[in-house]
Amino acid sequence: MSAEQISNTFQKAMNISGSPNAVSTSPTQSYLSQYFPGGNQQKTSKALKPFSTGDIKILLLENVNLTAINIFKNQGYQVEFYKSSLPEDELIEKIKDVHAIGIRSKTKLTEKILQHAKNLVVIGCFCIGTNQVDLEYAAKSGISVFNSPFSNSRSVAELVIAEIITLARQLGDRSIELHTGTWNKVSSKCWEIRGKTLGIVGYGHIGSQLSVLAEAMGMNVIYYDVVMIMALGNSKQVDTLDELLSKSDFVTLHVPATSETANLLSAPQFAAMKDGAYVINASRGTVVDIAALVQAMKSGKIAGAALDVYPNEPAKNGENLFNNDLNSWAEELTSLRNVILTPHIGGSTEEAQSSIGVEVASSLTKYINEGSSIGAVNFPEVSLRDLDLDQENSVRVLYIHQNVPGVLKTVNNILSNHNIEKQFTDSRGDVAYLMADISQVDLADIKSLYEQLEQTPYKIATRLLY
Ligand SMILES: NC(=O)C1=CN([C@@H]2O[C@H](COP(=O)(O)OP(=O)(O)OC[C@H]3O[C@@H](n4cnc5c(N)ncnc54)[C@H](O)[C@@H]3O)[C@@H](O)[C@H]2O)C=CC1
Ligand SMILES: O=C(O)CCC(=O)C(=O)O
Repeated sequence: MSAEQISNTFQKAMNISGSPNAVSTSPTQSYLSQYFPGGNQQKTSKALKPFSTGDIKILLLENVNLTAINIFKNQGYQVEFYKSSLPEDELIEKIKDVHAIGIRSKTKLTEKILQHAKNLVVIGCFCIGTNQVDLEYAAKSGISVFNSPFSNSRSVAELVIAEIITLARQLGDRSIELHTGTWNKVSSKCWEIRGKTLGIVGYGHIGSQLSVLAEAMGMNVIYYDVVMIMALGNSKQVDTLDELLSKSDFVTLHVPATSETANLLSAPQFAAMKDGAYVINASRGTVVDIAALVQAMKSGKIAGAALDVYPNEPAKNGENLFNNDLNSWAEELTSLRNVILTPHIGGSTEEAQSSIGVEVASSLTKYINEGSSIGAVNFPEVSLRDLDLDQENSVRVLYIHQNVPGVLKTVNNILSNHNIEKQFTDSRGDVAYLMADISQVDLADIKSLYEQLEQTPYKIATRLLY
């Protein structure tokens, strides 16, 4: 897909005009204009460049979409791209000198790996989940992390709708049978989904989108969430997980991987479900105790399951990778009837991936070039309005520090020989982030400013853009 086609797709999706004279205040419109030259909006702000211009190196793993590669290349960054994730030792070597890394769900960025990332400024998760990154360690090291909070939500919701019907009609089994020559025309224990109850655990972006689709198919929807959330359509929030389990014909999970959601469905929860109910998990592999699910299916309590995610997943595509060496119950699970197993493809559609590519690459570029951390998942969210084109002797100071008293006094003392045009600071936990635009700065001053800021106590990282 060309940049122009993607731009058009976005304009359609956002319902904005692509005509040459159109005026839009949509952020999507403005970032598209910035990254795809020839767009319809004049950019009048000054383009900022990182302190060491032209040296930005980006490592992209796990087949991150071409839309992202194009955005980075248009910026002049050096891009190294891999289709799969990398083994730990290779990743440690590669991460040593890059400024940004783009991953999806497979690459684990642990403290051990991040310790080697001496130049890393920003991590882009080209997906929703961020549990694969040690977010706290990253923040304490001055590395901000961005994700794509909803670009693949619809794709997951549509997959789940397909799975509900597939399970209710035992389509997986019928298809496997016919592929091996067996004609098995049966209606016993095959159901319509109309009038059945769907229980959604986690009513966020995906859960709520699914709710609307399921009601359109004639299902009754109930949901359980740890926070009160407005019900869409005729759906109803229930007070406890047990209530949801006891009332649902289909239970589907859309919660993040946290310590609270680990084994959220295990033997007691399967026992609390209706006889012959179905289980769907497209959230994270840790959320369902799969060994317990296998037992519940063997006993006939659970009539079918669709799983897209697993506690351990192969790092790359290939044959014979899903086996007992990876997960001890793999062979028992694959031998069961009416079990749909997919290789973590909930968000794997052309639409979702190209949209995620634009969204996350844009966040990373904005953070690298302008310092804006709006949308970061582990970091104080700070931004300043653009510098004007005529502000020639201005420098943008980006200063990440430990959140302790007295730091601003020290920093402003260092900046005090210049005019502070604007300044904004915020903190999140132990980490604080200050952005300031200062004017009347000679090029010769930049190095000295940088060195003084670097020498301050409580400093985590300093960048100067000009
Ligand atoms: N299979 C795939 O390819 C994909 C999987 N995912 C997974 O789906 C998860 C959910 O995605 P979104 O809907 O976008 O997240 P979201 O953050 O919009 O919604 C999650 C909801 O779960 C609720 N929640 C958290 N802990 C809970 C608990 N213990 N019990 C009940 N509710 C709880 C939250 O309050 C929130 O409303 C992601 O965290 C990700 O792990 C996301 C995209 C693709
Ligand atoms: O598509 C991927 O690689 C991961 C999708 C996912 O699980 C997410 O967005 O959290």
